[in-house]
Amino acid sequence: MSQFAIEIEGLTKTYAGQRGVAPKTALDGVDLKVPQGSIFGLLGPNGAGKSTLINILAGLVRKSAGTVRIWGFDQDVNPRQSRAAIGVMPQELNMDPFFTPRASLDVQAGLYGVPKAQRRTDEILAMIGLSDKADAYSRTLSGGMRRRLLLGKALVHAPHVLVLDEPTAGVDIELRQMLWQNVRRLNAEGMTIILTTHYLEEAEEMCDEIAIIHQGRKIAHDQTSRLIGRLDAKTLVIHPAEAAPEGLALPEGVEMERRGDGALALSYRRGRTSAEDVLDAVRAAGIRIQDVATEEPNLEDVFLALTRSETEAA
Ligand SMILES: Nc1ncnc2c1ncn2[C@@H]1O[C@H](COP(=O)(O)OP(=O)(O)OP(=O)(O)O)[C@@H](O)[C@H]1O
Repeated sequence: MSQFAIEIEGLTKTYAGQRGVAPKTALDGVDLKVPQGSIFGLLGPNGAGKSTLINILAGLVRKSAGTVRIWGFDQDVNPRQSRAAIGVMPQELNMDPFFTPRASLDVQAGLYGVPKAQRRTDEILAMIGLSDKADAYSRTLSGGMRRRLLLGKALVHAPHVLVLDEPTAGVDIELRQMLWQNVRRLNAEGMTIILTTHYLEEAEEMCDEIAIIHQGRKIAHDQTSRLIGRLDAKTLVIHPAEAAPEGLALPEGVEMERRGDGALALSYRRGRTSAEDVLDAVRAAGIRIQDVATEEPNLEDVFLALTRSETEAA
């Protein structure tokens, strides 16, 4: 057994064109390895190909080329085992309105061939906080409850890998916290988690590794901290004791922004300039420094920098 929960090689998906619409290559030769036991973030702008990748993992979309191994099982060679190894919480909320949460979980377990004696329906209902709604019709559930039920459905067959497709899009803080608590717990119990999110802060906080997909190609994949460290931009925020004069002579490559509160935000590349040089320039301009703080780049900065440079290269 390899140490990877998911191994993808050369994954390509071209959606067939329809009358008047050209074929669309949504994934273009993507290689990706997701370590077992990790929380792995899949990021990318709208239309990057994330849902396509997830739907291929879930067996909902047929790939055009490439190989996909889930928990060591090749999708083409061992389709049943590879499907059993993964559970997917989809984005959309459509579900049978006449099923109760208990029935939904039971039907789903049946689809995965989980024997009745091994079903953990009550345990899952408790985990997703729907025990008291177990026998209510799904159509009477709130949006947040439906989302929790989708998480429950993804878990009925105790998969090794759980995929969450934008689980927190448009949900309130309470549900978000509940989801992440569950994700952390499942991960602590050994489940590998793959998630897509538009909230970069969330990815930064949750994920061990992150891959960025842009226009169907993987443009970055690294440990979260290394990905952030890759952008060597740094900002010194200086609060002057008195209003700072105009026209500061700054070392080459240093950019200054005056903030609303009178602070000077000086951005520079760590590889080119030192904090000492920046501070020297400020002192040389006769500015007395009352306070100074540093700002590190966050994942959003990295993401923008990477997708921007890719677009420029194209
Ligand atoms: N069934 C389909 N037929 C044709 N084109 C499709 C189909 N599904 C997706 N696409 C196209 O493939 C590309 C990738 O879409 P995909 O939904 O995978 O992106 P995404 O990264 O999940 O975006 P989002 O963040 O908006 O969900 C887009 O250009 C989209 O229009």
